[in-house]
Amino acid sequence: MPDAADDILVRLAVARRDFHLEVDLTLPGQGTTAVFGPSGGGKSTLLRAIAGLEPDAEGTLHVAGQTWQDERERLPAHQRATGVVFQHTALLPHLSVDANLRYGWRRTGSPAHVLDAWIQRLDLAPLLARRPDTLSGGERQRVALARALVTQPRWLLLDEPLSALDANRRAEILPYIEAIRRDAGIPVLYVTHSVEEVARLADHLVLLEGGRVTVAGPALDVLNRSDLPMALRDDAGVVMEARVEETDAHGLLTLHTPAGRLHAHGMANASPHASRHATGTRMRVRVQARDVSLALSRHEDSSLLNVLPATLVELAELPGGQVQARLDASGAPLLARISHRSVERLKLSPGMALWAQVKAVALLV
Ligand SMILES: Nc1ncnc2c1ncn2[C@@H]1O[C@H](COP(=O)(O)OP(=O)(O)OP(=O)(O)O)[C@@H](O)[C@H]1O
Repeated sequence: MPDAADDILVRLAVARRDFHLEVDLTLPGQGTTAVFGPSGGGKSTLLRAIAGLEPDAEGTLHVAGQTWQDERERLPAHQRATGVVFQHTALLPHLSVDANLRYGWRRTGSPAHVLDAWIQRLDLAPLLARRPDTLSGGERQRVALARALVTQPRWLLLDEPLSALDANRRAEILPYIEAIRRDAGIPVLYVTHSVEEVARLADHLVLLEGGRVTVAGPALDVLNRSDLPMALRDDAGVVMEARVEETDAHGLLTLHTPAGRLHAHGMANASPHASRHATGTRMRVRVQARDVSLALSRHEDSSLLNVLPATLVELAELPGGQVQARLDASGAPLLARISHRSVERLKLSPGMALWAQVKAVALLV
């Protein structure tokens, strides 16, 4: 747990004609805090208020032992040591990648090794001479991330940095964001509407709806709660910490998880960060409820590689004739989404011992 002295205090309000943001949060001064919630909930407004980009924001903001805002003073955006990356971050179009990076870096006076380190970590060396309009969307975002980081910010603020990218590009850039989370040594605020990104990146999670925080806490605890609207979404699931035990020649990973041993397929990824599948690597694995089926006995004659013993805890009716089964798999929570007919056919009831089955190809890590 972070030292309380590092904590970030965010007590901010923004009043617009049709929308009021009112947030009172104490956030850990390290790791990634994801801000998640429905469209229009105020996620971007909160990030902008923190960055000093909402002129009407009132309240108090204490970051890394500094007061950025209180009733007496309000630092302008350029005096708040933030690195900000938006969905569409504007790079200076007439400058090369190298000159774009040096532009902000020079003004903050941060040392040359910081610039070099981020160029290397984000694999930007081959792009340095290029102009922004010749870059792909993913490359542009990598440059935007580096440009924010070379200024040595005290807080990295990312506003849906991947949402303009297609799934392949997102998969390519996510390992870089994981590396930033690991190596930057500063807190990251990550605004997103993607459960996938929250599951992969967040240490802490804030749910924001209608301008109010509905839940805040450790990411895995919040993600695995069954009483939140997230648990009813089509992509509901659980997230587990996992460790790679081995990888076979076909890219099938064996993962050690609290629910038992799981096999999963590593996403084809040509980036140098493919080493995230190396033996011993820790990662999160997300098991979606719709990828889990239930059986009364263990089938040895099926293609299913993942068969976990589990106890049925609860059955919840969902709209559309589906049922969500909450399971306990060796102490770890698991969800299965099945049809009502299956509940009747298998005569499922809480307390039953079952086998939870998950296709390995459904688990992309
Ligand atoms: N510049 C603005 N002027 C007036 N209203 C605004 C402005 N920007 C946002 N809003 C409104 O403030 C509310 C919160 O918007 P905000 O962009 O913070 O939500 P969000 O949670 O980030 O949504 P999304 O996920 O769609 O990006 C919305 O009702 C939005 O229409």
